[in-house]
Amino acid sequence: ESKITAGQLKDAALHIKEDFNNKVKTACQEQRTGTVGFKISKVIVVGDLAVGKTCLINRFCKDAFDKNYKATIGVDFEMERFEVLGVPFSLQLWDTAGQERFKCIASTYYRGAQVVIITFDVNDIASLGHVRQWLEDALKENDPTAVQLFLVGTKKDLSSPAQYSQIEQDALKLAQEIRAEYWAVSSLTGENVKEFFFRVASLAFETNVLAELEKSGSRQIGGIVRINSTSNNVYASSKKKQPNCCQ
Ligand SMILES: Nc1nc2c(ncn2[C@@H]2O[C@H](COP(=O)(O)OP(=O)(O)OP(=O)(O)O)[C@@H](O)[C@H]2O)c(=O)[nH]1
Ligand SMILES: [Mg+2]
Repeated sequence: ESKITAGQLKDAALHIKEDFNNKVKTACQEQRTGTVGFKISKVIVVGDLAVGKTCLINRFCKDAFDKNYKATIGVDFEMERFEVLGVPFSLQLWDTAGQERFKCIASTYYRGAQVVIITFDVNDIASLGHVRQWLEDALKENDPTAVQLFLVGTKKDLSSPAQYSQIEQDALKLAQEIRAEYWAVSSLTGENVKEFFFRVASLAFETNVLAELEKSGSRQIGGIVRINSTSNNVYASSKKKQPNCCQ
């Protein structure tokens, strides 16, 4: 289980937001997060074959790295439990196959994703070129306005700073166009892997809390109604005082 506090999000928030939404922080402090703590958010990881989707998930979930390539057949998934601002939160990480012949099976698992992570290899410009196709396939099965998008460049350890900064330009431009948050990682060294998944968990959590607050409107949700022995005689008969509308 990974614990995420407000300070930690700040470290990982390289791109868009600096810290958790104030409404969300307050709701967590006041334990008004409704059912968020009991829900599991679905995350799908897509991208070309052998770009490193499985390695990325394994580095985060198992802190392991395998240099041998074993193609994912269809899909795999891992559950990861977090605690965000003191509230339990779970991600279900779906690792899909990049190989063309498994795409058909894999795509049947795209539905219901809250987060879509599109991966490419920073050493392979062609894999970046295929990102839009992966996006289109993933969004066919989901509500495009509701999905949170990440563009992730993998195998950063294999590129020189000069090579990397060249592809980074294109990646950042594309990320902006498709409205994705961009990250570059290495599953071999572990660079940015934990930070990236903390970011995913935090943003998914935040979105869910905000949705929950919106849904409930002014209604108090998740607030605790305390019953203790002095507040009332809970064992006394409730029949004594029948409401009488005529008096
Ligand atoms: N140097 C380096 N190699 C990596 C990294 N990530 C993955 N690899 C290697 O790239 C190959 C493919 O990695 P996978 O994670 O299996 O790729 P995948 O995207 O899951 O492939 P499919 O399941 O076929 O779609 C393996 O040989 C990995 O060891 C990385 O960060 N650095
Ligand atoms: Mg795989």
